[in-house]
Amino acid sequence: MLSSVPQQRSSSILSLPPNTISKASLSAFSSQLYHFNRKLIVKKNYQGFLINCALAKVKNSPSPNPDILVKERHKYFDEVIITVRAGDGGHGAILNLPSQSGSAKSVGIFDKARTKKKASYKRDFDGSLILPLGGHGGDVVIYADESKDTLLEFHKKSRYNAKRGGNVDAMGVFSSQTRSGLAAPVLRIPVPLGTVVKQKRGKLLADLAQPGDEVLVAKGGQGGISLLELPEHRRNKMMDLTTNILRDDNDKVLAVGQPGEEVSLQLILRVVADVGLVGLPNAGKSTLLAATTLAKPDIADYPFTTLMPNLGRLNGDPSLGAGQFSSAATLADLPGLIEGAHLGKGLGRNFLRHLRRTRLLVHVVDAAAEDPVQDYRTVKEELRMYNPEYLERPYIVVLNKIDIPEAMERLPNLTEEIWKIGCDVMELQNDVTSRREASHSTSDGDQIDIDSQEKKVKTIEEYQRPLAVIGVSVLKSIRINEMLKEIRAALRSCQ
Ligand SMILES: Nc1nc2c(ncn2[C@@H]2O[C@H](COP(=O)(O)OP(=O)(O)OP(=O)(O)O)[C@@H](O)[C@H]2O)c(=O)[nH]1
Repeated sequence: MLSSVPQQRSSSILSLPPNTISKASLSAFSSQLYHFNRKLIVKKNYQGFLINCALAKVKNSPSPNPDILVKERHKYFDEVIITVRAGDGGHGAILNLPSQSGSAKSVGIFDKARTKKKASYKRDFDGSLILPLGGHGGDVVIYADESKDTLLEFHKKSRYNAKRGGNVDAMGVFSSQTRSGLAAPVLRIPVPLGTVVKQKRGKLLADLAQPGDEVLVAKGGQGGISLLELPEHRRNKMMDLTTNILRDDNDKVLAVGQPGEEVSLQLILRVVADVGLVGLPNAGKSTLLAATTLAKPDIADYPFTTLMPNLGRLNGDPSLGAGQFSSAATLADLPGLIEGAHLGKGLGRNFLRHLRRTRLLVHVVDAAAEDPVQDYRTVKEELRMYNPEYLERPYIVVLNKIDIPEAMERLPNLTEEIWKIGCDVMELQNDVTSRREASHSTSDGDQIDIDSQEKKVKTIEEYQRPLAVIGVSVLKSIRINEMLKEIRAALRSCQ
């Protein structure tokens, strides 16, 4: 009976009389549905079981082969191409002077009235009549908005059009009441802080790193101008007074509003965060973020739950409204690195660049893993291969999951071993200074040699040691406050 349920349409509810199914068959069926990426919701009511096969979406189960994940669609969540089009200018109008309407052909009192009307027209400094213009088309501006975290919405909607300017609203007769067309509003598109805006395969337009940063990406079209249409015999006389006279039919094109600019843009998000959490998949980075901030990242016991950097703010408080964003520090949980991430394996490479704008790195290591020290080395090595500058950044090491007895037992040894990897900053500086001194006493040729020696690839042992190594359990809230204290202290030291 149960096997027929998958053929039910979405949102179908199946009622079964009591005692027709066992708990075991339900759980087997539920796991079957999981493979269909659907969740089974079972409620028991007085008539029996109510099975709601409402096709609630569940988290995609991961592929066991990390290589396959290289082709994950989500990999490009932080990069998107959009097309924006500014609004066209509104049209001007071809206007007649009131005398052309034929209503006042007589002389005397009407002529006087006409003369009065003429005098009330607005004129430019050179005496020519100011005729109404079509409204300016809406510009398109992209701006950094603190409340935005991802570029995902641009994957759903990739085309943005600003409104066109209003036309000159005139019934063919020019009067002092004739108004210009309304300018269209600027289309403002919010993006997360840290978004780089580039022309598609073109130059960099802006790096929107600070709140309030903005860039005009497409200019709205100019509104068309209005022209006066006059009979031949009046034209020459009027042309001495104003330039806005229709000379021949070719001039009519001037009344048409200009088209707005259309551009294709590449938006690239580089997370701006004070602290970057790095570590192998499953180390507990998302759990740490959830335990210390108000962020609600996806957490599961399979790798690559995190498909995009999650941001959390220390001291964040939703009740503070916009104030929640002005917290002491922002933490970014970056998707797990794996060996070969710098070559594009796993989800790594795309995310490694997000570390660029962090001040402090927090290495999260699963202390209950088979070889935590090797895991730590792998991550350091990946960082070094991608950008050695990342290893020069201050960092602390969090040995996580010490609620597991095995991890707790190993903690002292692990801490010691982690401390051993790297050297003191003083040692490093002395080394560089002594090399520089040596270079002064030698010829230019030697100088080049020593410079290249300095540039020679350093091993991870040659970079500085962590500022702190601390054992915690972010899941069971063991020593979280101590860890936060270390993070804050480290942040202060690298302000
Ligand atoms: N026992 C124990 N389990 C933990 C602890 N912290 C995290 N976990 C578990 O470890 C698993 C992975 O945690 P995540 O926070 O998703 O790990 P992650 O490093 O963000 O993983 P990716 O998203 O793959 O990068 C989950 O099942 C967590 O419940 C801890 O302190 N103790």
